[in-house]
Amino acid sequence: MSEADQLKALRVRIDNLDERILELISERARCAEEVARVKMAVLKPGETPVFYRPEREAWVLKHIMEINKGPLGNEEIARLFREIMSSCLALEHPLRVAYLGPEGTFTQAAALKHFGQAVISTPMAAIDEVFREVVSGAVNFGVVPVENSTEGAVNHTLDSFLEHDIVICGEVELRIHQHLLVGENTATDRITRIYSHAQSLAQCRKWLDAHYPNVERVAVSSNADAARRVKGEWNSAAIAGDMAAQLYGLSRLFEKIEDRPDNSTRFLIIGNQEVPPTGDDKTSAIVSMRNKPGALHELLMPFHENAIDLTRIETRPSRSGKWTYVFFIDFLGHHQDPLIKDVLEKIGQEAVALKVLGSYPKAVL
Ligand SMILES: C=C(O[C@@H]1C=C(C(=O)O)C=C[C@H]1O)C(=O)O
Repeated sequence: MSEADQLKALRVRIDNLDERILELISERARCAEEVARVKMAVLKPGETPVFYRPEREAWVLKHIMEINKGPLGNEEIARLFREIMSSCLALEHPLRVAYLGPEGTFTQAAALKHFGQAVISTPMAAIDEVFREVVSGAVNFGVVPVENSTEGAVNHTLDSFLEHDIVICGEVELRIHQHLLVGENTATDRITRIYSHAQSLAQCRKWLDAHYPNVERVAVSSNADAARRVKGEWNSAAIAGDMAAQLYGLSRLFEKIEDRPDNSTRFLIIGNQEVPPTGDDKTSAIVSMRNKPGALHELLMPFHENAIDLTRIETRPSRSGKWTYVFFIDFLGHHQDPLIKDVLEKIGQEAVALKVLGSYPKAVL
């Protein structure tokens, strides 16, 4: 068979497969509509339906990854299913999600990675505003950064948990690639100023010291804001990610300039809805201990004794007394698991205050 005939035959096969895929996706979407009807039918007066089920979505993605035989990799296949679910959920009820904006930030990328493209996403100017939108019920969920593997905690986010009553419903991790971006009119050999968010400047500190030691580094409110500024200036560049580059039509003068190749940021999904256990969960809590010797030891012991994996501990000023602190802790398990319940009870006896911020499925993607 000639090359042309082979390609023709293969394309006919692909067309047939696409038609079958379309049929199956449509059938799946009709099932999701049916699920919505069932959820509505069992509502008692005054109850609001829960359309979005993160624990179920986590299971679907994990299951697909477990049975995937290739040739597409697990991440690739999960991304496709992520989008199918996102569209199915939007048929039931479109989700409204607020994120730390403006458009083009890594937080927006994290929101889309977690919820898929079919959500209605709204940028907010500050982390605190994301919290307030969720508390007021103006949106279903919020997405905020909480820690970066190079630069550590995002303190604004931790402090916001002290001020708002909110539930953590999920987490999402994003590999952060920073690029040096320039516009069409940038004189690339005469750059005198580089804009970026302080976190991003810090993530590229060594690279900047080596390549642009004498150039002014200007910290602005977001990477997207940095990219926007470069549009109007011939002598400046921005450090930002792909989304900001696309949004403002900038090109990459240098790619992946972050100092650490594994540079990642973890984001939290905040909402008003408790998430049931999946068997592979994480819990976040705030604990404030008495100001006495051995207080931290008392907090850590129950985890050690029960072999519970404490994945993170962060200290912040308590804001209710000088030199008093609260601990933000993350650990594996769900607060409804009997073992975790016991541990929390033990800690509660020693602590001045203990608040579980939420238990949620470990990031799948
Ligand atoms: C279909 C459901 O509703 C939503 C859509 C899902 C899907 O498309 O698979 C999964 C969970 C929910 O977020 C459900 O609850 O099963």
